[in-house]
Amino acid sequence: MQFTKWHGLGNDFVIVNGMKEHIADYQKQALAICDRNFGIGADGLVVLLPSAIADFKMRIFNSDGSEADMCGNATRCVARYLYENGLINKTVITLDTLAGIITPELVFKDGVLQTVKVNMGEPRLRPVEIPVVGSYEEPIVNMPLTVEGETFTITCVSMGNPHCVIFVNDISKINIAHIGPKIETHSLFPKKTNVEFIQVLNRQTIRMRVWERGAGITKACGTGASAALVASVLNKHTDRQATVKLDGGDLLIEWADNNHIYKSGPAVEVFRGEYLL
Ligand SMILES: N[C@@H](CCC[C@H](N)C(=O)O)C(=O)O
Repeated sequence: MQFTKWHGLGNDFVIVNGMKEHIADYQKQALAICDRNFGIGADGLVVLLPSAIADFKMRIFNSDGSEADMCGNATRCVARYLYENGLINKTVITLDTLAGIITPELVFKDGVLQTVKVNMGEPRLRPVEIPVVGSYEEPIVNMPLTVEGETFTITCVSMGNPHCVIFVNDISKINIAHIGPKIETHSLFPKKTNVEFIQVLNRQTIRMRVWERGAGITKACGTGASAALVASVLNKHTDRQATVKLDGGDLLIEWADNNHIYKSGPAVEVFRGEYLL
């Protein structure tokens, strides 16, 4: 199977052209391919397929084999992959995902790619859309959640996939590997959740570390950074545009007046290869 390895700020993916390559069981192969010792190694497997409603369909599988609705960093990589491999000859591309149509744009200056700016769609705040268990009517903003005797205040945002955003005073003091999976699998979240820890640096800058559903600690999460900005605005910590500083680098996130989230950042091809299925 021909593949290409990409990353967006160190959040890495194996991209496969599913119109050429046949994978019998995506979930099983994602688990094997993403394994960092016995496979290629990645946070996720991305499969590109035809779509009746957009330029292409993008399916994303986490490294544990589970299918995710969306992946913000992968959308930037996919846009550049499609363009540079001649699969599309326009710079604004529509992707059909389980979270709806997502629109990345390759932004060039003097013929040189500057950034990939993605229209991530509208954040969803209704508890039923996150989803969370219980009869909550209002958005969950700054709500206490006690896990293993420690009380966090959580803000829940869906960017098509679930996010639980937690503001902390000192991010270096959080043991993400320990507490992340406890919140990911907490009974409040019937479909599990991604977990973002945020330290506000100023009104235009936040620091974020993430525990991803189905993948664990990753260097960056695009939907997570988008959810973090929304949560920061809802909690009155930042303006509607801010830089999110992740372990792998920076994303610029804006919550525009049309209620859509725009996310700008890099997409990098690392290598190409052939994997023995
Ligand atoms: N890294 C991604 C999100 C990937 C999916 C996530 N783990 C989930 O299960 O929802 C991003 O950049 O958004």
